[in-house]
Amino acid sequence: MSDQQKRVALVTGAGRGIGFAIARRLSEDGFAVALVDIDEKTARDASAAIGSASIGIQADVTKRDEVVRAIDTAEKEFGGFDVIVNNAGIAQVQPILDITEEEMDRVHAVNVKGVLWGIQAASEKFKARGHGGKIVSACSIAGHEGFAMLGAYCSTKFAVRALTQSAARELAKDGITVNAYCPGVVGTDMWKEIDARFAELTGAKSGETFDKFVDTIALGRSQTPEDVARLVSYLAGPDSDYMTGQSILIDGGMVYR
Ligand SMILES: NC(=O)C1=CN([C@@H]2O[C@H](COP(=O)(O)OP(=O)(O)OC[C@H]3O[C@@H](n4cnc5c(N)ncnc54)[C@H](O)[C@@H]3O)[C@@H](O)[C@H]2O)C=CC1
Ligand SMILES: CC(=O)C(C)=O
Repeated sequence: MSDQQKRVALVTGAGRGIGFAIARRLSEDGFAVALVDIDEKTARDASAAIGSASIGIQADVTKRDEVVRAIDTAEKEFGGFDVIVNNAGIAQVQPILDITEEEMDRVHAVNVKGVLWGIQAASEKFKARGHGGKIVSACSIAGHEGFAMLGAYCSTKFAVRALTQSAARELAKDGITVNAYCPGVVGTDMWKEIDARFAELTGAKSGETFDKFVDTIALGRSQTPEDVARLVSYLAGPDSDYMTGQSILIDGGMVYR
């Protein structure tokens, strides 16, 4: 199949961690993949690691026009646009009484507005192309349960569930499905940052907070980015065609809803 005939997926925050694993898995599934990251070199290096039928694009998901530009670039490069994965996100660890307006705005700008701009820009493109499409966004266990010290972050992930449900209801008539994946404890750079911040705030030893969270997982191990990518492969592919508005927990048995 030539690059022009492949289905096209765009993944945000794809320079590393879960986003990179998703981009690699979608490439293995036969998609041409656009890897978007705020850091240009990271995006380009990640694309080079995937190889042919991929492109690295610098864009900041907090800026609607940059998300639109990234989608336009992917469509121009590959001649189509079928799936967006709104994966980019940042963590925020702070006691609830100490969260500042600036910190609240920063984490909501990436984790909530970034998802909203992705939903809007992708839907406009799907409608203009006259076919449906799939929108898949990063939620979390933190979108199903409020964790201590993670109040601002959890509020963003609850918001992603709300956006997913509302968008699913509004966009179904256009053949667009909207779902989200909710990982548990994935050993990425994000968790290194969370663990270090807990250590700073509580005096916990390095690795202690991560281990405490992992101790509550029924399957007894932390998650790999590839564990998450397998679910996203399903949500981005035809087997999930009759599913919309769902935020699916994939956490090894940690949070039960
Ligand atoms: N690591 C974990 O245990 C969990 C992660 N998640 C969610 O999964 C998603 C990915 O997480 P990780 O891979 O662990 O994070 P990570 O921090 O390892 O990677 C995030 C990537 O997003 C990029 N990024 C950050 N801000 C951006 C922006 N404004 N525009 C474009 N790109 C931006 C970063 O440069 C980085 O490459 C996030 O939405 C996170 O909230 C959800 C549950 C658990
Ligand atoms: C990173 C994350 O989503 C947590 C701690 O639930």
